[in-house]
Amino acid sequence: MTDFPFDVVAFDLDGTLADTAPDLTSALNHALGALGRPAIDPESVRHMVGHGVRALLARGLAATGESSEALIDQGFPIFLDYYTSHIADGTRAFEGLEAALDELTAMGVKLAICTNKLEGLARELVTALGWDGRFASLVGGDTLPVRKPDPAPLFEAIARAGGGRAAYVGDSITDTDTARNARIPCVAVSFGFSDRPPEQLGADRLIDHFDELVPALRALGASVLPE
Ligand SMILES: O=C(O)COP(=O)(O)O
Ligand SMILES: [Mg+2]
Repeated sequence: MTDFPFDVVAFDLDGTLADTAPDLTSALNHALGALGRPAIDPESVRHMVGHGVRALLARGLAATGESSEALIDQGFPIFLDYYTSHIADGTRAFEGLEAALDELTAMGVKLAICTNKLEGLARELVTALGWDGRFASLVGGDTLPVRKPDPAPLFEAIARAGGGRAAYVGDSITDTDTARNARIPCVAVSFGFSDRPPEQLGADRLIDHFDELVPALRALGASVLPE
């Protein structure tokens, strides 16, 4: 192990590792259409992601009329069916991500995913993006009885990746709240799906590009883990 300050770096998925908004938008609009609702523009959908499929449907329904548990129940299988077969049509890793992950892996750092996406969907997406074998663990929104911002899924993702000194990288207030609840240092990306200005997420470090990730983690390690 090098002098890198973390053994495990855990990542949120939607809006952090990958720009999933195009396919989430298509699936949401497909479900809304089936329920007689108009489509929502992709830019608005970006700010509705991060709390799981049901929350996305609830927000989509509320933006186009009434939302109810019954309508969400109706839309849920329609969304899932469509999204499963279009999971990586327009979804792309954010620029610079692969190089940053390679650099971490070369230093012996284990990579983990902690997302509120359903675990099955997250695993399919990881495979579709060619990331099989890249991540030592993946914990989704339905892996445990609780989801982010409860710290348990993050602890679980870190433990399954081998444990040790950990940091979390995310794009939303759910992620920074999760890290705070877990008392784990947090880096936020400014290019994700946050529903508020990224400076207001309360992350320990904010990055605008994945080129900045490894230096930000080093600086963070030096500030929170003094010798
Ligand atoms: O809203 C979702 O489905 C998941 O979002 P996350 O990967 O940002 O946790
Ligand atoms: Mg996210």
